[in-house]
Amino acid sequence: MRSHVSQALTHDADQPLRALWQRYRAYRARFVGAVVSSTVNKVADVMPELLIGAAVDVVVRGDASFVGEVLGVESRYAQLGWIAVINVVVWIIESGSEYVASVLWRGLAQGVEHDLRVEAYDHVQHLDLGWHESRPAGSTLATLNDDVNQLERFLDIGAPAILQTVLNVLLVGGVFAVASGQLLVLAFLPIPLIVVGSLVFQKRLEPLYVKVRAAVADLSGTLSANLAGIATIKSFTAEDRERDRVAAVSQAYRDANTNAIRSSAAFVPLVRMAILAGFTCTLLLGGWATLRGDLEVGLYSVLVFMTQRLLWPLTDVAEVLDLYQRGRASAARILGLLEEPVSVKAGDTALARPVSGRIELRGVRAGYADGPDVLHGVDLVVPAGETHAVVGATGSGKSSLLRLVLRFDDPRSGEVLFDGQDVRELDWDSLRGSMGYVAQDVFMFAGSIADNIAYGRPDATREQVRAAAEAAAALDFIEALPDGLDAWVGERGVTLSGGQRQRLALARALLRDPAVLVLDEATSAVDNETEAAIQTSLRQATASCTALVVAHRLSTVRHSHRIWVLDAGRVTEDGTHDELLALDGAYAALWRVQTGEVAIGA
Ligand SMILES: Nc1ncnc2c1ncn2[C@@H]1O[C@H](COP(=O)(O)OP(=O)(O)OP(=O)(O)O)[C@@H](O)[C@H]1O
Repeated sequence: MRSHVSQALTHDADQPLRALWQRYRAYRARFVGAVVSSTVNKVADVMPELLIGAAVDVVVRGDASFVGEVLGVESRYAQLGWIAVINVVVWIIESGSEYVASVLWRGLAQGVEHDLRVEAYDHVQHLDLGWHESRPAGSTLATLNDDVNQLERFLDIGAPAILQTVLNVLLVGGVFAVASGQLLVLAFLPIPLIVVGSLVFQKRLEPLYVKVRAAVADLSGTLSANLAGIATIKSFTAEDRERDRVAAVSQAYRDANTNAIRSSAAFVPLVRMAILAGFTCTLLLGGWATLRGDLEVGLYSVLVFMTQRLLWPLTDVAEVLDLYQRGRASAARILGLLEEPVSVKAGDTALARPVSGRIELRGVRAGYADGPDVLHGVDLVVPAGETHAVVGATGSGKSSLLRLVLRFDDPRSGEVLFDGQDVRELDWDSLRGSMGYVAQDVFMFAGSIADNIAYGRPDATREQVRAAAEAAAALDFIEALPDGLDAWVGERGVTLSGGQRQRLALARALLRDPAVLVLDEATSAVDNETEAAIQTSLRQATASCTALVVAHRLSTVRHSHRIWVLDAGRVTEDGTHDELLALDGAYAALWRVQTGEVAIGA
């Protein structure tokens, strides 16, 4: 069993970034490395200002200069030479640490981005089918894509910027503290204002960014649904209507962003006013103190530069705050996704091999979400090796029944048994691994036809793939394609007809040589002649396995060992084709209609 599915929830909704910190312990060493190199970089970055002050000090005070005293060098030329050498060394350290810090921060951001995306995707693919059906795929895509990217941006740009700002305040504060206590207070006066302002803005911004992320998900969901339904849009000439609908969702996203930007942008002027106050204080009061002879000229010049260095970067606080809030909202969404519970979890019992393939439903009641029951106490047995069919009117619950056999859903009551074991106790390999399933909507992956057929058995030989294609009556059309088995399907590949896709899906299921074949309208889209060919092959293929077949076309299933007739979620008749005709019930009526239609059409 996969660990994170069952792991206890650690996410504190209010602290998504802290939750990430706890989740990704493996990155802590790299984080510490990044912090250390950023710190070295910041120290080296502040040094040139101090050196400028020292140089001014040398020129103004000569022998009594700070550098002269510390180094014990008398000549002003030599003192300036030393300052230049130190400056070069500092510059080299600054550049080197900048490089290391940037590589480490980016590596950290990319690493977390990658791990989080893969982990979230893996979790998503284990979530119940019902969960996927209840929300637009585009919204999940937005979280896996946009939200993960947003978080990466915060880790790459926002986190180092926060660290730089804090270090800046500490280092410059240290210099001021040594130079002049009074100026320290004055230059730092704006900082509490900025901190309080930041907190207020953060509170205001948080809900705004939650709205932005929700709007992105909405937009993504609408776009992907529309692209999937493009043929329907065109056929109903609904392009204008859909453009307006997308425009409305996009406008909602724009509005959400505008609100957030308006609030975060209002922060910048506030910070600037505070900065102006601090800078003016240092400029005037420091200058007066220097004129009075209370402050060295060199130190005064250092303090003026330092005030600039301290305060101007604070204008970026708004941007950093913005990144931080966006990052938090995204992290919350990703963690929320990771914490979606999986209710259909694999059991840990493995079936003894070879699996015989007996299927039994006992008193099965089932339905979707909070909706009414769609199956009302179904009892059904498919002995190992037999082929059984489920027929009935549309909406009678046939596909829902197959979903329970594959355990896409669990019944509300009753049980589904496979080889005598409750399917809830079986591991996926024993249950789904024993089944070859052809769904109503056939899905083809981007890849060659051979890749698609071999999807459930990637190690199959070329010959096995050909044999499966032949058994599914697909080989003729495949060989007629320019590249045959190597023809590309899926995105930007050859477009297959519905019947061709169904045959590939059938070949894919047969290649697994499953103990049970589960076919949901697997041949509904092929013509009668092809269907007859498939039936002949299928009879051979199912001679050695169990098969559960759903079909509307009764000719498809007339040779089944047993046919189960479903009516509004209940089994109303069952027996062989001949028995059911003799019973003269719903099946017989349906048969007459269908054979009559054939007679009319002929
Ligand atoms: N994913 C789902 N979520 C909610 N309700 C569903 C879902 N799938 C099916 N249903 C409902 O369950 C009932 C049975 O549907 P089901 O697809 O099992 O019928 P069916 O006999 O296979 O129909 P058809 O022959 O048209 O494929 C229907 O009322 C349908 O609306």
